[in-house]
Amino acid sequence: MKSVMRTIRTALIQSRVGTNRTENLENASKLISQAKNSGAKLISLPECFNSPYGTKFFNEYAESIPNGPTSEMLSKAARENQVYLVGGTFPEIENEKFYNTCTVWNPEGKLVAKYRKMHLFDIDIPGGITFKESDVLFAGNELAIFDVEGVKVGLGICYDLRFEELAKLYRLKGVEILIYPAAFNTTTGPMHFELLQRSRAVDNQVFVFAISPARGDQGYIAWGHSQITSPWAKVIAQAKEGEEIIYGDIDLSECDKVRQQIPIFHQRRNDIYNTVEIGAFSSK
Ligand SMILES: NC(=O)CCC(=O)C(=O)O
Repeated sequence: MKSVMRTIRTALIQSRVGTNRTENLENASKLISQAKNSGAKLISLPECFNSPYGTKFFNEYAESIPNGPTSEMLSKAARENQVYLVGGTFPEIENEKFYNTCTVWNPEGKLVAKYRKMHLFDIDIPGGITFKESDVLFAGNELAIFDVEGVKVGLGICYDLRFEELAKLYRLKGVEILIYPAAFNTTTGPMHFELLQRSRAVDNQVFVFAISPARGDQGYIAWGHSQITSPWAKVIAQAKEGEEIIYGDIDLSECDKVRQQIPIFHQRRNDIYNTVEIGAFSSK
């Protein structure tokens, strides 16, 4: 079967994040326009792009969605630049509960998807990093998929990258791009960040984008290294540590090709190891 070329120019914005919310929003807004002026149609921001990342900050920076300064900036930026905008994440408050939430805005500025981090980042590595999101946050329970010109895009957030089952559920629902706003750290990042993205890409034959904040020098130190990975697990673009925008011209026909050439989704022995209840989902 001949596959038809389907391309999207994407930009991942590895923005610098400080303690001043207004400055964080203005900086993100400026970088979104810059990415649009370079031709990007699908633009993504990092995890916790409006505040420093840390349990002590979630309460102070939390906003309700869509009525808050961060949602308003994202909606306006998507509309004025005529782009699909994955608004990184920011702390959300609803009914006195906090979530780490990703919002997506279409070129009319409408909210088209909302995803709450499903696997909270609770780890303890002596001499490395200890973090417990569940001290403050509640976990989300729902997948979120949106459409960019006929292409299905699924959302996860950072620690969610470690959970193959979530990515597989998205693939079984027809997703071709997985986007993870993600603030990995300097203990796990060097060994795991690229590896996990390439793993999710090759396991599920999808593009994977992961978007980190730029590395700061105080509090939680983000690893940086935002990345675009192809369904062949090829690293198409990778940032360094500082503020940077990376671009990729994504050809979705690569998903078609690899799925035809290596048809693992038809060869899986679900009679022996059905790790995901596929009967409930339609497979592409
Ligand atoms: N923000 C996060 O969820 C960090 C995840 C992380 O660093 C990891 O090692 O996993």
